[in-house]
Amino acid sequence: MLLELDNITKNYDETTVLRNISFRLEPGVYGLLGSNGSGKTTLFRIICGLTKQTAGTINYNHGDVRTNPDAFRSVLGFLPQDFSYYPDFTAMKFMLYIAALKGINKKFAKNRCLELLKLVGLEDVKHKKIKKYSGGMKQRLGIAQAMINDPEVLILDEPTVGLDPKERVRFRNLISSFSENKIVILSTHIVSDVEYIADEILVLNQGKLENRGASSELVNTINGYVWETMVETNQLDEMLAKHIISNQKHEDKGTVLRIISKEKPTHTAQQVQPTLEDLYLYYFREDARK
Ligand SMILES: Nc1ncnc2c1ncn2[C@@H]1O[C@H](COP(=O)(O)OP(=O)(O)OP(=O)(O)O)[C@@H](O)[C@H]1O
Repeated sequence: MLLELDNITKNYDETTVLRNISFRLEPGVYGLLGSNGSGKTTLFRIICGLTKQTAGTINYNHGDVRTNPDAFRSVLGFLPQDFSYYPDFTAMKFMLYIAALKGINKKFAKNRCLELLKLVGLEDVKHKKIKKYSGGMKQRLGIAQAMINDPEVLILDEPTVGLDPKERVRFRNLISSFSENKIVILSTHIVSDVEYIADEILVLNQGKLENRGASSELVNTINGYVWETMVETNQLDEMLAKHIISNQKHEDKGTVLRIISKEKPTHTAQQVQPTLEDLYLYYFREDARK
């Protein structure tokens, strides 16, 4: 299994929202990390054939996906950001409906739907109407429907939006359990979602693929840029305006700031070990200041 993007570019009128995106993905879990508007949804929609790229090609197992879009669609699973469902349907009815849309044999479909609802932990509530589900339950149903055709490539656009911490953990375990021998790409702007489950992180910044690597490799690229320093209350505003601050902790003697800066921000600042959260702020500094 090999998904290759070669120089994917997307323009909307005069605006370029994706610029020469190229990467090769083999089976594994990939986290597409980017702030709002960085182009994650557009990239996913292009991979799924729902939006047309302005330039560039997508190959799956060395064949251009445009040559035989139906064949590629049959190995693709997608959870869109705005996953829509019929509120009065039960989960089981909805799954059977999706199976029918995908042309899955009726006899086979029932077992497949049951198996998936069990996998995402909705077996006991499969006959409950979706409008009565919590946000997390709906997201899990979204994941189940994306997997109905046992996809080789699974694309999840912001799958953890609206999930509480317990559901996030459950989601991570779910992804790990079915990611074997699949290409799973999930987008998020929540660092901790990808830190633990993604084999690799792709950083998308204003339509450009800024970096790619394992979490620890990426974090190493900002070694020496993260500092902790104590400042007095009257210095605080100036420091906040001047630097990217990833944390502040108020103590009796002043405020301890965690600062991301290539230069030592104060005489007394001490270098500390960077985290993926720091890296995110380093890339998306302008967004972080907003
Ligand atoms: N149909 C469209 N016409 C014009 N501009 C668009 C269209 N769709 C997206 N854009 C623009 O493309 C850019 C990337 O949007 P996209 O939704 O892909 O980003 P994103 O990273 O998924 O953001 P978010 O995290 O907020 O969902 C944005 O500036 C957006 O306004």
